[in-house]
Amino acid sequence: MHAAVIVFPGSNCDRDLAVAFKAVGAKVSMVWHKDTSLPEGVDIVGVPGGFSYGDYLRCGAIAANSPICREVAAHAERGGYVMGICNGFQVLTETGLLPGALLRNAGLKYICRTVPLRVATADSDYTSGYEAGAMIDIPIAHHDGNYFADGDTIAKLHGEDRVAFTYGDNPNGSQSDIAGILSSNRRVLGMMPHPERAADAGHGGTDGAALFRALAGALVTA
Ligand SMILES: NC(=O)CC[C@H](N)C(=O)O
Repeated sequence: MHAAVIVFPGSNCDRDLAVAFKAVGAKVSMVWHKDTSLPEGVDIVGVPGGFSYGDYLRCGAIAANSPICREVAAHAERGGYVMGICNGFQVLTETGLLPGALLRNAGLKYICRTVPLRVATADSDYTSGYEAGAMIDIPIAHHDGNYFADGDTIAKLHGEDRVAFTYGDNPNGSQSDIAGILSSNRRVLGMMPHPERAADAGHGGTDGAALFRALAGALVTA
């Protein structure tokens, strides 16, 4: 598996994501937001967490208009894998690669703690390492994690089994307790919780590791 991790000014989870990819044997290329192409042979693009462009305008809005995001969209349109975590999920909704928007948390406060998540579907190359319905503990750290979409979109996400994760104890007001969603071809994942922060025993929890192992199993390249 060859992973590209996009780095924006203000990203702060880019190296954590690279470490999680490397831990499952991936080759990792760090890609600067001003680059206009992805490295040859990239299987998956990781859009990391953080505060791209200082969260100015709206979280992820400026990053979504950076030169590399045109390439990320083209990669997704070719059927490539793209995974956005936290600020990365915000970027993917801003690019239109995933539906909906991440609004200010219902309690208006930044929340930084480990929360219970339910694996809503095991039918994706991200979630196939879990049992559907399994409860896992994954950290969150955001102030704009309140997932919103219109009723038709929410119904479609459920109807197409595209809700990847839901909160066990909704911390931010997200509709339908949604913590992560998949694209219609199931290759683009956006999620607010941080699996890369629960991928090593030193993190205090390893429930995120199965996501990276599943991906590595699916994306075996020469
Ligand atoms: N950890 C993150 O990626 C945070 C995302 C964004 N800056 C927010 O606070 O909502």
